[in-house]
Amino acid sequence: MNADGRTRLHQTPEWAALVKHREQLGEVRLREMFAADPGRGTGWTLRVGDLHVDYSKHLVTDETLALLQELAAATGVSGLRDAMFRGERINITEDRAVLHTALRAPRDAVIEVDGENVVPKVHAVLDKMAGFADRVRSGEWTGHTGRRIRNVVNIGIGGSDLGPAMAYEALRAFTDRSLTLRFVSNVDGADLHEAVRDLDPAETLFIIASKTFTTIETITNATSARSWLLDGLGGDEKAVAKHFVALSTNAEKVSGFGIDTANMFEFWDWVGGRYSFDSAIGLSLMIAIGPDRFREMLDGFHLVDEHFRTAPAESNVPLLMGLLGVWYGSFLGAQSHAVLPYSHYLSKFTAYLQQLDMESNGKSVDREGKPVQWQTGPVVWGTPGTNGQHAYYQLIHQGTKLIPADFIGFARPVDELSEELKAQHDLLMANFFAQTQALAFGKTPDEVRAEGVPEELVPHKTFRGDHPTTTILARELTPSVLGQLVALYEHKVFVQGAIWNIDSFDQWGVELGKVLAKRVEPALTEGADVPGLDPSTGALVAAYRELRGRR
Ligand SMILES: O=P(O)(O)OC[C@H]1O[C@](O)(CO)[C@@H](O)[C@@H]1O
Repeated sequence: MNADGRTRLHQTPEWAALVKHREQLGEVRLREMFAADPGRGTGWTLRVGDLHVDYSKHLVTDETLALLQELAAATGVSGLRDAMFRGERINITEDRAVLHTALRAPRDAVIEVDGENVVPKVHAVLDKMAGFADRVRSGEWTGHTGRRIRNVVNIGIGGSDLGPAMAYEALRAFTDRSLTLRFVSNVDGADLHEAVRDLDPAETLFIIASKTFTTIETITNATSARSWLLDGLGGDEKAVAKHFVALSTNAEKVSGFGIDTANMFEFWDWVGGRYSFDSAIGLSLMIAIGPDRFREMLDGFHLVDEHFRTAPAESNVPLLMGLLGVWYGSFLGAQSHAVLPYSHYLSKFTAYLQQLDMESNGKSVDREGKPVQWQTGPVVWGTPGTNGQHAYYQLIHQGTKLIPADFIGFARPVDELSEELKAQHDLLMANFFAQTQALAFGKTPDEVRAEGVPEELVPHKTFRGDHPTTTILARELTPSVLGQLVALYEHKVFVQGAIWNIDSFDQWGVELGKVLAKRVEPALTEGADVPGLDPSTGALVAAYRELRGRR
């Protein structure tokens, strides 16, 4: 019990029941569970939209799931969810509503923030984006010299980069192949250099994406991009208006930078950075895939929003995925969670989820500001599956760590592949299924012996199994399916934050480094004294100056 009379999470009877259940359950053997319930493979699956979700290979029983559902009920997950959808200020430390779900609501929906229906504003910006995207795609929008735009460079970082960059890769097969899209995020000058070195400034549009328009990496890169453009076009400042647009909530800073606010696409403080690529932040993506495909993606998001909002607890997929993560992290000691897409197009999906999940749930005080006494968000990691198989899967199969994993795969390759390349898809997916099978059921010592393996090698060739996985399978990776997948993970993260009683929508943990970087920079450039610099960092700064040829 807190001083304020609230029972804390780890003191609730529902938590205690799970701790006890964990002890009583002992070792969970998936082979035994499937033997006892052969229907598990077909019965333990759910459907949301186009996503077929199999959770049969998890280290849980019916009782585990029931107890987890009781924990969700006791911690008020559905109440917080409804408050989010209603536009209440559930981001308590920033006193903001959390309404990314309004970004994909249909035109006739009504969602109020402080008594104002925000849906018309959302659609007005989407319409403005669509008008602009069409003009760029058709060639009607030209650069300063009258040439058609052929290159689009998005400059942004974190949520203003990862979402559109990931979705552009994911939906490449739906993009206008005559346009080149690049994404610049790193303040390392090499990033911008490599992005523009083969581009013609007369044909290049820069999209400066920053919610706050104060992020130092983005503003620095945007300033350098402006110099590159003006150098290439003879220095006429008027060129900026035709080659720079901004995506932001901060009109004042945008115009202070020199971008006409007529060329600004707005969003609002109730859209978190890592939840923003379906807002104006998606403009580069919309230019690449066109407004209609973008709308299909938003409809995919909305479909899962509605599922999360209305589906009963037992068949609510984001709720279930969130609960399974709580089980592994808080009760079985898992520290990380792998997301392994078997699709080259999803090569940036896990990197995108890292921000979504780790910036949201990487917290160690609860909503009341008290230190948590339970594990919160996992380390999220992974790369496309077959590549991972030849790198780190060894550790998942035979290492000492418990690593729950999500396997994401598709039944059909994209249409534009040649017949020969399409035929490779079955091999890709054979690996997909084989891995989850091997992870779950392993290979017993007797099975190894039966292959004639010498006794001394048997332990080395034995696979314990019982590595839990969720399999998410869809027909093909379309804009709608991508929207569904992202919304699924957004709400999974929400569920976990709600149970752990943390604010999943702030990110104070990134502030300190930003402040210190500003303080340290003059020491690197001018050798200025940094008040309070610790001895270790001070010595490193001195070594840097020497190596850089500055004394
Ligand atoms: O869009 P902005 O304001 O430039 O911020 C970029 C990113 O920086 C952060 O604030 C911190 O990394 C993220 O939450 C955000 O997505």
